[in-house]
Amino acid sequence: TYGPRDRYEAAENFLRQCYKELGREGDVESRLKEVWTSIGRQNHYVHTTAELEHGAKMAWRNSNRCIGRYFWDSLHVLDRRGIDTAQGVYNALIEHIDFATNDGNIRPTISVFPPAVRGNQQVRIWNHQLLRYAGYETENGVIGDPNSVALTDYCRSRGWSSQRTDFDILPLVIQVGDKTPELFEIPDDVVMEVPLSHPNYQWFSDLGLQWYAVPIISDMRLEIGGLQYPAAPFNGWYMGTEIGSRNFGDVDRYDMLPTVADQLGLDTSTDRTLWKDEALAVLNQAVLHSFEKQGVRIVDHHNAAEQFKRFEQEEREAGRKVTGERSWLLPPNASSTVHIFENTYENEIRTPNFFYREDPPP
Ligand code: HEM
Ligand SMILES: N/C(=N/c1cccc(CO[C@@H]2CCNC2)c1)c1cccs1
Repeated sequence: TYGPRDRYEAAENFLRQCYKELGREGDVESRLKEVWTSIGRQNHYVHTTAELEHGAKMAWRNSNRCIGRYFWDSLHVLDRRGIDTAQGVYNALIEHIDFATNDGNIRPTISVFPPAVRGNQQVRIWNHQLLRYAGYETENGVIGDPNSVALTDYCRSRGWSSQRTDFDILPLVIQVGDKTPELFEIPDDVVMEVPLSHPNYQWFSDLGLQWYAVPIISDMRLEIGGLQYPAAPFNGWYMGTEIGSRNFGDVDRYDMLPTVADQLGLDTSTDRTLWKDEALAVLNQAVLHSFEKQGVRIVDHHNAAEQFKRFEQEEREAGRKVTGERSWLLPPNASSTVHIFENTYENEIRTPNFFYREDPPP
């Protein structure tokens, strides 16, 4: 926790950099006096709209694990600091999903709910992502997404019922203060999903695979200038490998490689035939083809790496060191085919930034 002096220091560091980047250095001294007084009185201060918006963009720019940072300055910031009821948060989250989806022309967006203030009730969203599929443990294995089994069990313990398919969208679980979390279904008409097909293999669509269009991370904490925002869901668009290689390729997720390899007629008796590598490529081709066919924005890992290279150049031109976590920046397959493979990056953690929240889900 922060005492007044180091909270002021965090605020001062942020405000000086923020106002400099916004070309408003003339305003910063008077702003710092206000903030000093506020922290002296209440050990807290309130961000202006401009500070919140630029702070959120800086947090994205400082996200060392993110390959998508080239677009950091185009983030849409929805200021939801006036909302502190579960129903109000639900309404704002539906607006976020709709605004961000934008009929497939996805808009990178963040909704910022009230900051953590001692003595105030905190808003907390228990979902990892606003849109995610449920997971059901059965004696014959898992139906749906194994990563969602814990939250699905919790929702079922709260009376949530579902069709128990591989693709049931979970309800939103919203907690205010220490009250019992409230569950809210997401209306079908705001959830855009993409059925997967392959340009060359007609059998691929018979696998019945689909994925939601917009990834919206809702379990990270946004820190700006010493203030914590425990509920600040943010979305971009997908990089194809996230769905093709990880969500469908991982053994402890949808584990589709053996099925795809069998349909391709590959020899899966030994890894040496590289059947996994071949099946991964086909899965990734299907994801990119299907999203593009439906007009939903997505980036392939080669193009994403090219954009990241431009981000590196722009940051150097801005006089800022590029920080990154190489193992996360590298795509999970074909990574030696992107420039990141030849580079190393300093993993210095700067703020503003996004952090994992400490508290465990229910
Ligand atoms: C615009 C398109 C974007 C793309 C293609 C993209 C791509 C990615 C990818 C592939 C990862 C690694 C995820 C994983 O391996 O599970 C990642 C991580 C991350 N991205 Fe981005 N991103 C985008 C936008 C954003 C935005 C808008 C934000 C926040 C405002 C953001 C913040 C982050 C953070 C904080 C992480 C690390 C998450 C963790 O530590 O678990 N990204 N991004
Ligand atoms: N494309 C994306 N991918 C991710 C970005 C951040 C996190 C994640 C999921 O992270 C999980 C935890 C570790 N891997 C899976 C995915 C985005 C989501 C929200 C904005 S961009």
